[in-house]
Amino acid sequence: MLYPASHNYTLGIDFGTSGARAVVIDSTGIVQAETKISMTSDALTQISTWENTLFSLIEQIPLKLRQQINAIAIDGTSSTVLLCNAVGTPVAPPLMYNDARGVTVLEQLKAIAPPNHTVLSATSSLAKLLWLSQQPTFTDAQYFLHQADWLAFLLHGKLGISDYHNALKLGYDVEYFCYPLWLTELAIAPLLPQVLAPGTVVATVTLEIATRFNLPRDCCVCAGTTDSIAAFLASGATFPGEAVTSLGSTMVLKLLSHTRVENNQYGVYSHRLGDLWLTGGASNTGGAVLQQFFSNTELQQLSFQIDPQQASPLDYYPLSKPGDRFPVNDPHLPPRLEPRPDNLVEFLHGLLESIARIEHQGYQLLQQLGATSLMRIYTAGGGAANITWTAIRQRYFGVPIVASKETEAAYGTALLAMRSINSNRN
Ligand SMILES: Nc1ncnc2c1ncn2[C@@H]1O[C@H](COP(=O)(O)OP(=O)(O)O)[C@@H](O)[C@H]1O
Ligand SMILES: O=C(CO)[C@H](O)[C@H](O)COP(=O)(O)O
Repeated sequence: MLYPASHNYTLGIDFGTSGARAVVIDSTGIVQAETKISMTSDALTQISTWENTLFSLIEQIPLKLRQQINAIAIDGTSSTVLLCNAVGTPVAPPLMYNDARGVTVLEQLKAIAPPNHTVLSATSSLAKLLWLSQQPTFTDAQYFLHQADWLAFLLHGKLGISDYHNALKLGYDVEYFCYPLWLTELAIAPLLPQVLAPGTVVATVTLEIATRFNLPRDCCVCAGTTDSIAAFLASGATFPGEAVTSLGSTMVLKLLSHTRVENNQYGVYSHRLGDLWLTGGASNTGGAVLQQFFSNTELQQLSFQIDPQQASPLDYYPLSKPGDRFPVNDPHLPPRLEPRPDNLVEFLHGLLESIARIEHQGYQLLQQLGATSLMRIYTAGGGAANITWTAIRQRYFGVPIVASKETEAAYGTALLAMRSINSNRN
């Protein structure tokens, strides 16, 4: 394959839990353009929305930049998956990252996968595939893909390709770079995607895409990653012991570690990042619960009235609906939002305090399980801008909490593609 030498810009696209963003960077990593489309959680479950959003994000990039894009990579929410037919048309609506219908196949899965495996969760990609395989629409299915895989297919036209970040919760073995035997022996095995290292060049954009969006004909599409790993890549964290908390709709913890840690009882798993491990877990607590009660303006105004040095006595487990994945892996865990004070400042204080407590519990757990000791926490996501919350969180941690250098996951995905193109050129 020829790698585009003369184009200066790289495009990263992020499909998160509340919308999608695109970031164009130059060869030194400076942001040249950003586009954003917010979506309701209902719209995010519509496959037509995914396609329209992807194309609108690209269309909104200034033409002058678009004509010089050398590579594109896409990240999506981890474990958001779909089945499609031989030409890539979805055969059923996608299952979102937090869809727990796989709970009905968990017992079956336990008989297949080794004990304590990451796939043994109601929301894992493999639980979803197994559940889908028992639905009537399955007969038309040829490929099982993650959100990022399918969106990239719209650009490069190749089906059945994923990356080892997205494929972790499908059961892909990131230590030995293969699907384990217990998985390849299953009847669903023919649907499993081929797995590449994140950032690997898959193909150039199709002629149709290049023409429609005025992209260079040799613009490459690279294998993607997940939204929280993209946020980690954007943060500037590089050393073992550095961590990123993504305070978006959900709260995702990622601690860079020399050692790999796995414990499915607590929803702890490790992604591969080069020669290191990105240990962590994803909780359903986070900004989505705050949004149930407050607008973003209220969050700002009420937060300023909280004294972050005083601990709130309220002990909540904030969830929008029953079920969490980490640090309590229980698809039935009930939300705990009582007692609810009349005073909104006190209520918000209790919520922010409780989420900070869950974050602290999460990092404690990772270290107890053997991850490299925590040295510094970068913060990404909508909650990162809340300085009151940072001060509350700081009370729990003896290490500095700093804002990520770049908070957009799309920026991390652009970096992933840029590094891949650069290493291919050298
Ligand atoms: N000032 C704030 N304090 C705390 N949380 C906030 C604040 N502003 C926005 N948020 C939360 O940030 C979330 C959106 O963050 P974002 O990173 O855009 O989300 P996503 O994970 O969906 O991509 C919302 O759920 C919202 O509740
Ligand atoms: O909660 C999420 C949705 O925003 C995250 O995508 C997620 O589950 C984190 O997964 P991973 O560690 O595989 O990136």
